[in-house]
Amino acid sequence: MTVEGAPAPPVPAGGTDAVLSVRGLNVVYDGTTPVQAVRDVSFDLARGEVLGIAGESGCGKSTLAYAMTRLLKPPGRLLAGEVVFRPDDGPPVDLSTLHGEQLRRFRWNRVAMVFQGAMNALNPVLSVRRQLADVFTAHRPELGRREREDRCRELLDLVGIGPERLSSYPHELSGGMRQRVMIAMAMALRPDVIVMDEPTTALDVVVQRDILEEIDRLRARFGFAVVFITHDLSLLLEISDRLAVMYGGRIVEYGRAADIHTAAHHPYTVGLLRSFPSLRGPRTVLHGIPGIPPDLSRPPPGCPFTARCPYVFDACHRIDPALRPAQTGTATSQVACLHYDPAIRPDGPPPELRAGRFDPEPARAVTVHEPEVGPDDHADRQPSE
Ligand SMILES: Nc1ncnc2c1ncn2[C@@H]1O[C@H](COP(=O)(O)OP(=O)(O)OP(=O)(O)O)[C@@H](O)[C@H]1O
Repeated sequence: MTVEGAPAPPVPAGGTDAVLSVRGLNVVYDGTTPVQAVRDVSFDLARGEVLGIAGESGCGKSTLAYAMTRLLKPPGRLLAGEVVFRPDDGPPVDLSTLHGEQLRRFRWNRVAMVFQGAMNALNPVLSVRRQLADVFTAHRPELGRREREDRCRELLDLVGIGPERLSSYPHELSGGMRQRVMIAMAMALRPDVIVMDEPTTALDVVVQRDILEEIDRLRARFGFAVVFITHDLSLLLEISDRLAVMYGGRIVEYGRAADIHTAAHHPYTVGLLRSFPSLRGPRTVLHGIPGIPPDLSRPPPGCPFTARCPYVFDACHRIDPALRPAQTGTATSQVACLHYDPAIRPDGPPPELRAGRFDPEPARAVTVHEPEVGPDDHADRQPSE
């Protein structure tokens, strides 16, 4: 369900320095009850930055990753939106215009992807050497055998694996090593963007940290941008320049990671922040967010977070808020919450929310009195109203 009549999605920070621009992306999974997995998603990925995408399971993170790399398969279908890649050595490319061989080349050369559970995606009957070399054979046919071998060694070295492992088969490697091999493959052709969907979730914390440090080092050296997807917000706060928090298929908060860390705006982001232990900071009492995310085959009217939000008020049940600049806190953050809509809440959000506190007890939810609003006062009103 899209928010018809809503203003065009705002163009977040990033501007002309964006290597990838996503505008108004809507994805549906067709079926007897279609699932609208991604709704009106827009963002810019700046050159060399790490954009973290956070959110609970089922909020549309993977679908977004597939849609933005044109890897979506039926029953998934792009309903609307565009993804534009801006190389630094040529004109912008609208991804929807690429097909067949052009698209295949684009994926490895320009935007590479490391999938969820990618370490199990290596072919079990081929050696590491063969799998890395195959990337060069397919995309750099001009390279001779010796050069290919050198590149394979160099790649493994980049991800901290010795050349003797070139002869290994996947089952002879640890999970962390297999994941490093997958990252090496993604980097093989020096892409401008690497999309990583839960690349370290299956690994233990120490290996996870090693790999994240490796990714950061490589990014600093080669300058590629990273879209890093995980449900673990505390991890994203550490590694991301900017963050997009997804809920119910939409981005509900978007801004600099440091700003969101110190001043989260959306009640969902505040709740998420209180659900994860910090990787470094002091021990704190953790509070989960009661309830479950909405069923995207039957999205609720109004704001998708209504059923779980301690700050819900009448208008939230009717109006699906658009992402808009937050009127409090930092200038870069955007938030999809009616508490930040000056037409509805001229005094801004309640002080508890402003202070980034999340009350996990819905029974103690704050009472908010909303002003009378005329039917035409909000462009982001549901069409059924
Ligand atoms: N192939 C499919 N067919 C139908 N619905 C799907 C399909 N894949 C995903 N969905 C639905 O789309 C919604 C978004 O799923 P998606 O996997 O993108 O979320 P996610 O945030 O990445 O979750 P996770 O972290 O568990 O992968 C969910 O409601 C999911 O059930």
